[in-house]
Amino acid sequence: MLMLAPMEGLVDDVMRDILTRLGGVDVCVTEFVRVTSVLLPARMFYRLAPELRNGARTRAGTPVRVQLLGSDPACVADNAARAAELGAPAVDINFGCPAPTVNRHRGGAVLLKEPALMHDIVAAMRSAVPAHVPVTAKMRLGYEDTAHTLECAAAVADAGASELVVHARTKVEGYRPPAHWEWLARIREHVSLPVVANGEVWTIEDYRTIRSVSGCERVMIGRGLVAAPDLAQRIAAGTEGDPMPWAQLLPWVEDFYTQCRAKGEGSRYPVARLKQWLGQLRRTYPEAGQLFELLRRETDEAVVGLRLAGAVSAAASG
Ligand SMILES: Cc1cc2nc3c(=O)[nH]c(=O)nc-3n(C[C@H](O)[C@H](O)[C@H](O)COP(=O)(O)O)c2cc1C
Repeated sequence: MLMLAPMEGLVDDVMRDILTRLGGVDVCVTEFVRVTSVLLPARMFYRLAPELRNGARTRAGTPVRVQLLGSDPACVADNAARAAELGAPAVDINFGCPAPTVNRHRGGAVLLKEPALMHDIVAAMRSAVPAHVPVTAKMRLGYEDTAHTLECAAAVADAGASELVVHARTKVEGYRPPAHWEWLARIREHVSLPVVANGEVWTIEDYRTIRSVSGCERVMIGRGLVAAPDLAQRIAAGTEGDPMPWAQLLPWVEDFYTQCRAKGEGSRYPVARLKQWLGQLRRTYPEAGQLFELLRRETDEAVVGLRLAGAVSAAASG
């Protein structure tokens, strides 16, 4: 099973639509819905998970789980119940976000210092959400170090979670390579629930290695899929070989831009999103870097659209 990672500000419904239509993704998770002290109105869930209006599936039919971030067990539980009511096929809790503002409010990775609270949050979610809807969690190895890693994983498991995604790094390690895949095996051996391996999978080779090192059947990929959008499809097809050619990918980039424009969030928004994705695609495609340079100073939504269309037809004609 291959999961597309939740990534705030990067993997929204448009990116999920594109990546799941390209194929090979079995499950998506939304960006986190921040829970503080109130039961959020439905519109807050629909904003981050518009797929809830479509049976909680992307256009390609891939299920979309809703992720929550918060620290008050009763409040997280109420909002988890609401997410389930709105059709979320599973509700996930974020124990990994390193953002200082989030951590200051006792959310995300800072909770890895409080395994008993992690347990209470998951247990409260489990009792609030109907039995047929899985409650899942996503954690890092720890905050500063790995002293409590196994304790945290056990807390989540004992509270009744159905699955645990582990991003194999501590909070203080941020996103710096390497990820410690060997830790995933230790966690998997320590708890009885399925563990999903996550962190630093960029290629088919990485995918194979993380599975063999961790012993995990399930893998979650974030930046690697954004940078090489057909990676999941190639993994699913079991084919060797290079990423899809740039000329083949470009129409998808244009589709992405068109969908971002249609969101009606102002003219700067689609331009910023396009540049953001091109920035990630540079890792795989030098052509993305060239297009990024061409658009770098451009802020006009329509002009960017025309330049992009020009690049698509130039690439198509070889
Ligand atoms: C820009 C960005 C935003 C992220 N937002 C979230 C989030 O909302 N919830 C979450 O659980 N993890 C979030 N993460 C962590 C990813 O889900 C994932 O664990 C991490 O990127 C490691 O996987 P990767 O190496 O495959 O990218 C985010 C990561 C990045 C880079």
